[in-house]
Amino acid sequence: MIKTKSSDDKLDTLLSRSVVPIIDLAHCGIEEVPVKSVVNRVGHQLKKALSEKGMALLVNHGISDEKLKTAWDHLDDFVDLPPDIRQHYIRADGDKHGYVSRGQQQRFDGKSPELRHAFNISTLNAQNLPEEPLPGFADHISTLATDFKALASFILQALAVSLDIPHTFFLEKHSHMLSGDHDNMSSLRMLYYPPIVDDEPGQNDVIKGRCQYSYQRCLSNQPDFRPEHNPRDEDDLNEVDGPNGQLFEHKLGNGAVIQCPPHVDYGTFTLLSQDSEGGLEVKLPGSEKWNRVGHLPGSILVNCGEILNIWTQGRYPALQHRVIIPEQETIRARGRHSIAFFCHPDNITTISPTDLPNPDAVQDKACLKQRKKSFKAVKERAYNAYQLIQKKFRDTYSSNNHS
Ligand SMILES: O=C(O)CCC(=O)C(=O)O
Ligand SMILES: [Fe+2]
Repeated sequence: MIKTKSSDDKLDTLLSRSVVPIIDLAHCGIEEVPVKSVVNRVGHQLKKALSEKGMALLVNHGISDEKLKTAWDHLDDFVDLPPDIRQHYIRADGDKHGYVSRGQQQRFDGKSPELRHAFNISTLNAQNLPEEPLPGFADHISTLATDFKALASFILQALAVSLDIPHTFFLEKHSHMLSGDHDNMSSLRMLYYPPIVDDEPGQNDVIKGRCQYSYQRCLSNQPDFRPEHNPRDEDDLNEVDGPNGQLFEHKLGNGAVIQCPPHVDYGTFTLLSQDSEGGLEVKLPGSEKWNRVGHLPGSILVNCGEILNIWTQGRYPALQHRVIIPEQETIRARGRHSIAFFCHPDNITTISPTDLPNPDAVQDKACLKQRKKSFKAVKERAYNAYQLIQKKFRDTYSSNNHS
């Protein structure tokens, strides 16, 4: 695991290039009772990071890099199973738990099919995990989900510190994480984005139904905070029809492909680990420019979701993000892996911007006016967490708007 207080100048220079603030959890992120002084320190660091950038990179969080990579190996093995076996684990309609195959559902733009494979865990008591064809899968993924739940609990406590409210405020509102979608919509999602290969110039198909990528995965252990290679002009964005008009991608003028369209996450926050391919890009609050997050081996990104944005009346803005597959063929020919833990409040929790004291707004009248306006809709009708996410799905998938 990487040390942030390194005397290594080269490493320090690399880390200083990160657009994302880096926060050291001192190895107690998944402890049942984390050291209070660490929670307090992280809370204060989160306050600055989340209010200014909407995100932070967590290091020394307690989930080993090896554990994350092993989960990706399991996912590789799963996607490599014959389709008729994978079929047994497909997510049921109206359920969050289970496998979502490529093309099975719509992307966040509400009009194009998913290009990635996803395996969602929304309960720690899952019966339907592919243990039989893949011994070790269920055990590993359940342990990993438990770790992510513990890390989310740590962040929930630090968040309370950051907002100067009782430590248990958020914990109590998230007490059913991973007990199943009927109680809480939190989930661990393992993601695999298959390689993209241009068969013929001009033709931009997504191919490779089979996975032949495990050994092609880039396993670089070097931090990588290169700025993006080419300025990406959004005017160049166009849509390209795939074979039979079925799959299509969004392609940028420079040849890079948008694998996961721009969106904000719906919940309280998301914990995200991506492999060394990078690919994640974010818009910092108040900016229209896409920034490459880059890669810090072993780190986990925390980014604010819509519910935290509502709760904090915009003090912790939900982060706009997307996934880009770069134009370089050598990178595009490899698959990309990520793991996201979506932290949601319990379904019956009413989400109201008036739940939290908002000292800044009281002092700043202009700001208060603006916030009142933007949160008027939510105030007029207090939704619970379940209703909010359903409303979000409806808005996204009926109007074809990006979230
Ligand atoms: O794969 C990633 O890195 C990000 C995925 C994501 O943003 C999402 O599924 O909401
Ligand atoms: Fe996301």
